[in-house]
Amino acid sequence: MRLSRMISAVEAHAEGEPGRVITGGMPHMPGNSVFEKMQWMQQHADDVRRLMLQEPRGNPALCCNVIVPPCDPSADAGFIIMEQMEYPPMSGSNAICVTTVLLETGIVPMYEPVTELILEAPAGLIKVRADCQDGKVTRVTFKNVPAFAMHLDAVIQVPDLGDVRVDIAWGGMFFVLANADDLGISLAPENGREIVLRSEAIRHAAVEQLGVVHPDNPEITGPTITNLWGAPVAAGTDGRGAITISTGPYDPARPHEASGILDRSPCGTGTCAKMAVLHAKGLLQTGQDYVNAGPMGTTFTGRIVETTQVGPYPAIVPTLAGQGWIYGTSNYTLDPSDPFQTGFTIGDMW
Ligand SMILES: O=C(O)[C@H]1NCC[C@@H]1O
Repeated sequence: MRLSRMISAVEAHAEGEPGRVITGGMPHMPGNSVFEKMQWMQQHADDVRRLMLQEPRGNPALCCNVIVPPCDPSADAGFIIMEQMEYPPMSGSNAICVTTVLLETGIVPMYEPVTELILEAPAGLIKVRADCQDGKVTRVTFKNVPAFAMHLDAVIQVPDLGDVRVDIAWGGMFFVLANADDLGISLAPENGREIVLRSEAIRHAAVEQLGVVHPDNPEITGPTITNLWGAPVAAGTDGRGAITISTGPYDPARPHEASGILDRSPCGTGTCAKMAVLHAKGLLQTGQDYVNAGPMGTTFTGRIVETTQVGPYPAIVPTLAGQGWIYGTSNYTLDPSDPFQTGFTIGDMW
C-alpha cells in the first residue's frame, strides 16, 4: 500500500446534519488567525476539501471540519469548516460536532456536569458551554458572532418566480431568507428537490441584485446560502426552516439542473440569521427563546442575549443550542496512483 495522504476523522452529526471532524493527517497551515489558516487552505490545499467531501469518501450532504491549533491564546482549539462550495466563516451544526468530538475523544478535557471552552472559528472566538453526563456531551450551547440584517423585505426579480420578497442577514454566513408560503411551497422533506431549485434561483438573483459584503471583513461576501422559512407546525417550536446548501455552480441558462442539498438540521447560522431578521422587525426580543425546526423536525434553540452594532447595522448576539452524536471513526487514505486524486461528482446525485 502506497499512501500520499492518510487522514483520520471522527464522524458526527448535529441534529441530523453530518459534520465529519478531521483530527489528523492535514498539512501544516500557516496563518496568524484561523481565518488566515482557512485562506491558506483555500489557496494551497483545496484538493483536500474536495477529496474529503466528494465521492468516494464524501457525499453531497456532508460537511467537514479540520481541527487546527488556535492562534488566539484564549482559545482551546481552532476549526476550519469545509462545505461543498465554500469555507463558511462559522457554522452552528459544525461547531456542535466539533465540540462533541473534542470532548468525547479527550482532545480537550471534559468536566461534568459542564465544560466551558473557547473555539476559534474563522469568524472569530466562540464561547461554548457543553453539558456533559457520563462521558457524553448532552447539549452544546455557544455564543455566536453577532448576527444582523442587511436587507429587510427587499423585492428581487427571480426568473420563473417573478417578484420575491426577501431578507438578507448574517448569522456567521450570509443568508437570503424568503417565506415559503409566498412561493407556494410546503417545507416537507419530500419537496426537497423543489425547495433546492427555487432556493438556488433566489440566491443567484439575490447575489446579482443585492450582493452584500461583511462590514468588518470585505473578503466575506454573499449571500451564499438560502433559508426558506415557514410558520411552526410542531408544538413547542417557534419557526421552521429549510436551508439549501449549494453543491455546484449555478447556471441561469439551466435552472432545472441547479444542485444543492437541504441542511438536515435546522441550521445554526440560519437560525441566528432568522432571529436577527425577526428582531429587526420587532418580532423577537432579547431574552426570548426561539425554537427552530429543520426539515426532519429536529430543533435548535436560539436566544438573543444582548444587542450590539456591526458597522452601521444594529445586531443581536445570539446563543444557539443543540446536540451532536458521534457515529464512527475513520481513516481515509489516498493512493498516488488513484485516478481520482480529488474525488469526483456525478450528476445523478450532485
Ligand atoms: O448549522 C449551520 O450553521 C450549518 N449547517 C450546514 C450549513 C451551515 O454551515
